[in-house]
This record gives sequence, C-alpha cells and structure tokens, in this order.
Amino acid sequence: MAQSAETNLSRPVRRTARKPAAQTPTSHVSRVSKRKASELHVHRKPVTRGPVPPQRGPISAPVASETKASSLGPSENSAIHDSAPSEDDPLSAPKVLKRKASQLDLAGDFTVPGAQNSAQLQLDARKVRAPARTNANSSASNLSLISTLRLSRASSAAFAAHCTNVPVPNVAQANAVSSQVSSNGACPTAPASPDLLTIPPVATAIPNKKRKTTRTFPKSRSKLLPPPVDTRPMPWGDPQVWAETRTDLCETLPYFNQNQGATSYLNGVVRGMLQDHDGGERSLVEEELVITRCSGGLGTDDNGQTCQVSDHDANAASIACFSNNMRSKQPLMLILGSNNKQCPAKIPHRYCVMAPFHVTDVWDEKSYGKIAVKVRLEKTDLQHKSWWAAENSGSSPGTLEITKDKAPRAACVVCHQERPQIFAEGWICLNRHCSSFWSLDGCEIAHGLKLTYNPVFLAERTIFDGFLPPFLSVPKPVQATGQHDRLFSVTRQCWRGVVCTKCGRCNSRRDWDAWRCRSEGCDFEWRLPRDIIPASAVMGDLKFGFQGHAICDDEVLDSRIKIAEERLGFWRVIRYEIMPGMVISHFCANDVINGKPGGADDIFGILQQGQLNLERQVMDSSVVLGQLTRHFSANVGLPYKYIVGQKESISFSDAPAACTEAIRRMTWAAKHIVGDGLQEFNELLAVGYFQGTKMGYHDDGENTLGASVASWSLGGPSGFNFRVKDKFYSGFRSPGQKNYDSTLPVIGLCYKPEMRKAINQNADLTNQTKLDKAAKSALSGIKKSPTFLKMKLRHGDFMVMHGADMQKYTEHESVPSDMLRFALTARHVKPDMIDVGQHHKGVLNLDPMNPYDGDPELYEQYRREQAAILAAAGARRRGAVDAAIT
Ligand SMILES: O=C(O)CCC(=O)C(=O)O
Repeated sequence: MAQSAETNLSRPVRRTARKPAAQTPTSHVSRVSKRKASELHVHRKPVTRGPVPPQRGPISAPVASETKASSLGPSENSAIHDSAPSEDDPLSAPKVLKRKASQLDLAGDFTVPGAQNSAQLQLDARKVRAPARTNANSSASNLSLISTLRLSRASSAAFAAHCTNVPVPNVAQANAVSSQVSSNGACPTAPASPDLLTIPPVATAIPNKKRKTTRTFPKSRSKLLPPPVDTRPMPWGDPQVWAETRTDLCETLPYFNQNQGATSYLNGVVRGMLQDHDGGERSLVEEELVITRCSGGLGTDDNGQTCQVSDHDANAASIACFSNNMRSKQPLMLILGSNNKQCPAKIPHRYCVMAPFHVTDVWDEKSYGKIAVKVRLEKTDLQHKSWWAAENSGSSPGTLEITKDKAPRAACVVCHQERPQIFAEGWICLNRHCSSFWSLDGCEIAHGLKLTYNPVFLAERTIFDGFLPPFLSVPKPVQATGQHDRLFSVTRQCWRGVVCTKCGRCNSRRDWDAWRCRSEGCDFEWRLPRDIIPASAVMGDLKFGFQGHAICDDEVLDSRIKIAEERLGFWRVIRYEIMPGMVISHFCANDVINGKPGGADDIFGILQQGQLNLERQVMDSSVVLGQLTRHFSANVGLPYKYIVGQKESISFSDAPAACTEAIRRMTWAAKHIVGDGLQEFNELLAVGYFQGTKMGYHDDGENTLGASVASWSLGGPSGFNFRVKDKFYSGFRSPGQKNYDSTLPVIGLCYKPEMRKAINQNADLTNQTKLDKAAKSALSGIKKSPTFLKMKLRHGDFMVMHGADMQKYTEHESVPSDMLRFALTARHVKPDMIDVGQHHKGVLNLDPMNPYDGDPELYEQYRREQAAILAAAGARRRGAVDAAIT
C-alpha cells in the first residue's frame, strides 16, 4: 500500500461540473459494433429443460470458514497448466488488418506467461481438504442469515450443522452416515455424535447429461433496434485516468496493452482487465465488487442477449493467471468501457480506469450449457468511495465497512474440493472435473433455473493485505534521466503515451516533438529537452571509420536473383535483378560522401529540428479504432494516397530545402538505374522512427504512382526486406493452401514455377476442390513466402526499386535496428490523378544545370591523395635502397 495520495487510483475525484467529454466519432463506434454483431450473433436451439428435481438432502459437508488455505481458489487445482494464451475477448477481437495494417507491431511489451507453481498449488490444494473447526464467532451471524437466504432445505441443514460447530467428517464418515439422510429430503435431525453429519452417498450423484448446443449465425434482430436510452444516473465522481481510443489506452497504461483482448497479463499474472461489455450470465459490476468471466467464448442469442457459446479452456493462460493473482495477492487494474451496461452509473468516457482490485475467488460454472470460468474481484481500497458509484447511491466516503461475515465453505463429497457457498440456492460443486459439477442436491442444474448469488458471498469484504505494485499508480509523464543521455528522447519509453496531468486523459504520442493532450480546451503539453544527435551516435557497429568504399552486407536468399556490382566514385552500387524488368538497387555511401555539405549528415540534423511536423497517422484501414502507425511521417509535394486525407501534404516550396536536396540526390541514383526515361519525382514521404519502431510488410502499389521509388536512409541502420506476395508465390489465394488460382501469373521468384505451369495446363480447372488437392500435392513443402532479399541500409544509403509490376508482385518492410532513423522516399505521383488545386505542391525548384553527380571529385581527390602517399612511400623505399647500395 505504499502509495502517495496523488498517484493512488483508488482515491476518486469527486465529480464537479462535468467537462464535455471528448467524443469518440460515432461512425467509428457503429462500425465496430456492427462488425461484432454480425460476427457474433449466435442462434441457440432452445434446450428443453425439466423442472428442478426434488431435493434429496445436503450434498456437502460444511467446513470452517477460516481454513488455512481459504485464500486458495476453487479452480487452482485444475486451472494452472502450461499453455499458450487464448484470445480473451472475442467480442472485441477483430482479426483482419488490411494493407498497411502490417505496419503495426502489435506485439506489445508483455510476454505470454507460463503457468506458475502448479506443483505448489497442488500441494496447497491438498491442505484445503483437511477438516477444520468452524469459527464460533461467525456462527451467530450465519444463523441469522439462514433465515434470510433462499436456501434449499438440504443446504439449510448443512448450514445448521455448520453453525453448531460440527467438525467436518471425512468421506468415509460421510458415506457411513449417508443412510441417515431422510428419504423424503427433509432436513435430518442433528446428528447424535458431533462427528457425524448427514451427507448423501457419493453413489447418488446423478451424472451430468451432455447437452447439445447449436452454433449458428443468424441475422441479428438487435441490429434493427435503436440503441437503448441510458437511464443510469451520473457517476458520483470522475475517473482519474481515462481514454477515448483503445490505442491511447494501450499505449499509455503500463497495465493494459491488449488492442483486442480483454485481459493483459505478464509473467503469469493479470495486470489489467477491461470490462467493455457485460461479462455474461451472473456477472456484475458494483461499487466495490466485480464478478465477471475470465475468458471469451461469448456470443449473442436471437434476442441480442449475450450468452456463452463455447467452453472456457481450463488450460487457457488467462485463467491460470487469475488464479495466480489470487494466490500471490497481486491486484490488477480494472477498466470500464462505455459498452458496459452493468456499471451502476453512466460511464463518462469511452474507457475509464476504475481502481486496483484483488481476486478473491475463481470458479467453474455452467452458462447456457457451456463451462465458464468466473472471477470475483474486490476493490483493494475500501476506505474511499468509488467514482463509478451512482451519484445518488447511499454510501458515503469513509464509512464503508469490512464485513466480518464470510460465506460458509464446504467441500464436495466427491472431489473434496472446498469453496464457499456462492449461490443462494445451495452449495454447488464448481469443479468441472468432478462428476458432481454444477449439480444441486445431486441433479444437474437446468439452464432455465435462475441462480442467485448468496448475499453473504456478495457482501463479503476482505482486507487487502497484499502489495500494490507501483505500475498500478497513475503513470507520470516520462522524465528526462538524471544523467545526460542524448538518445533518451528517442527511446521506446518516450514513444509511449502520457496521462494528461490536467484532465487525466491518456494520449498516445502523436507528434514527433512533444506529447499533447487532445481534450478540447486542454492545453497540456509535455516536452523533453532534445539535442541534435549526430549520425555517428546511432550508427552502432556500422560506423565507417575509414575512407574507402563501404562494405555491403546484404543477403540474397534466392539464387534466381541476378546480381551486378559497380563503383561510381565512392558509391558502391549493387543491382539485384529479381525478375525481368524488376530491379532493386542499393547505393552504399561512405563517411566522405555523407560528410559533404548538403549530404546525409546535414540532412539528418535538419530533420531532427522538427520543421516537417512528423506525426503518427491514424490507420483508417485498421479495424482497431484509432490505431496509429508506429512510425511518424509527413508528406511533401503531391499528395500520396497513403496519408492523404489525414494531414495536408506540404508543398516543396514551404518545406525545408533539405527536401529538395533529397529529391536532387535520389534523382541521380534513380536515373542511373532507369535512365533518362525516369518519371520525375514530385513527392517525398518523410518517415521518422524511434527506437524499436518499424514499418511492416507493404507495397507502394497505389495506382497514382509511377514505376520507380527511391529512398534515402538517414541515421540508424535498418534491415530492408523483400518478399513475393503470398498468392503470387504459391498460387493459392487463401491461407492454408486453399483456392488455387490458375489465372495468377507464374512469376520468376514463385515456388516451383515449372510445377505451377504444369498444374495450370493439366489439372481439372472446373472443380476447385480437386484443383486445390492437385495443387497441394504438386506444391508439397510450400511455406509462407520467404524473404528473398535482406538489405542492410546504412546512414546515407540510397535504395531504388524499379519496375512496373514490382509493387504488384512484391512487398517490402523496414526494420530499423537502432535508436533514431529517418527515411525519405521519393515517388512520382501521376498529376492527372490528383486534384489540380494540389499540383503546385509538387513543383520543385531544381536547377537542371546543377544535378547531383555522385560526388566523383571526392573519389578523385581520394585517389590523388592515395597515389601521392604511395608515391612518397615508393620514393622513401627507393631512397633507402639507393642508400644501401651506395
Ligand atoms: O526506408 C524505410 O524506412 C521505408 C519506407 C517505405 O517503405 C515507404 O515509405 O513505403
């Protein structure tokens, strides 16, 4: 609990006059919800269910509420396994990212946990079974509760026994006395011996019948209905931390990084959980208590009601993590999404951070015939009122009490697993591996039976005596490190978002030069002191340190590629002819070329001054709302489709002269490859990378572009990889070797081109199934399209791609490997496809009499110097020889 007052999230801010919340664009919201609805609406065949069978007697033996292992959860015996994580939240799990979405490096900072300490847990679980004495202090209160609970007669008997300090019998004892159970199910009289308690025979447990559930996906009716009016009261307070987009949330908070799932976990424990929907049957959100499901598997029924459509995997990593949180008393942060309808008050922003909660119970239950794993969470701070309490709610800050009453605990006579009485209707075995699972008094619980929670179980409050980890505090804006580190400002840490210290909004880092709060009317801005970083500081091991031709360590991974090398002054130029008419060239620079005025060193410095206002762009093709590119960019010249509509392109006349200089140089390189027929460059995309950011596989194949693309790499080195697009590589249009398409061209770098041609000529093209089968067998061993060329671009290098079909058949990615890098990419944008009003932006002030020439004089000078050195050395040697002779 070492929390300072300002950073403790559980101290809510009392709501005053509400600022208008920054609005999430409604079109976006409806786009996402529509997708979800159409994907997830599920029709279930009605299951015929009989009445609840007559109760036969108590099914469990109560044990003391304060057993040694009372903090252990019911699922711990079964839920901790080594496994890969499963997708947590199908309701918010869009899978499709279109073009450019590959630029997302969605892998966050969290790693997939391994299950922990399962051996230890099994050990502890065994301890749970040991009988213990009932807590006498709780007896009175439990007795009084019995009358108010809607208990079955059988369970009442168990309670009565529990409250009279009856020790718990073991199974043998239980079986021995089973004959005492009243045959009509009446509550048996108190056992004669305190050691004897009425327990039904194990053999009477009725096995669960497997119920069939049909999954179909009918058209949703709920889509036709207008959104329901939110009649909930306003919340009592304001959240201290909130966000309007998922990207802002995930990039800013250290405890939640799931762009799609609901649960963020790291090292085997859950750090944060988003409650953006209702958590399924019997889930709830109260002022201090949340009960929800641990995993996905939800859909909606015909009426638009959320229902469970598949079993939760007992081995799912997220489920194991919740149990670990409970065992190790590690709290997690809960976050409310505005789609949650269970919160007692209106939710003021799209995402609102609630408070740290700790896990008190995890159990298996059945919902709509499927197994669901549930978790019960209590707020760690019970001293302060929750901001999400309804404004008219009775409780007031500081008066909340920790109840002494605990729901009675009992152990199953079949599996001996102990747990509290969670449901008012009676004690139920909640171990999916037990034959008595989800049975009440020996009979499987019919789905139609509405179970209610045991009020004592809901009212229980546990003093949180764990440790509140610092990462659950309100994140402070990143601070400059004490010692002067000029690279700090471009680290991954500085790429993350910031929580506005004025309004609490989470803001991704959008701008190159600073963090800015995007709340209307909020002027919060955060900057770190920044030095101009020399290229030598980010070149890593690849500093040249010599004045010869640079070393090139590109890797060519397909022997069908033709390679040619030449030297142009100091430039080492390598051409890779990947297919006829398609050439990729690498112009390797060196220290001398880069150091010339107007060269790479100068341009690298100018770009850092920030005149281009580089910013991260919203990816409109991504289904994750508000998703941003990882890199920062700005366009100069004619608008480029990729970022058009997001930010106005800057005209060359308004851009720093460095942009025109870049075009001048790249025109030289491209002309050397393409010849005078090169379509002149009239567009420049400037891209800036912080540490660890990259641009994933994509092509530059927009129909507005010409056939040549050149780029200039500045600063840290970068991998630049090429591959053939999957469908052209394999001939299959769909993953998993499906939908072989004989009309796809058989290109030079594809997999087994001769075999492809044979299939296209001989196979039965009229039957897709047969065609797929034939192609699959002929192309056996095929894998995902591999990288065919791995370039290593260094500071000052040019890369030129040329060929009309290059972008159609291939794609490329850029993976910078050091702190700070810029790429300036020049293209020809076809003016006839661009609004005439924009044409002036592409006008370049290039002097035709003064093109870049590759700096041949630098190399000539170098050669003269070298010759002079050699001549001097020769003269010295000859002089020495002459002297020796004479
Ligand atoms: O060199 C780079 O970083 C990549 C630039 C690029 O691929 C692009 O702008 O399309």
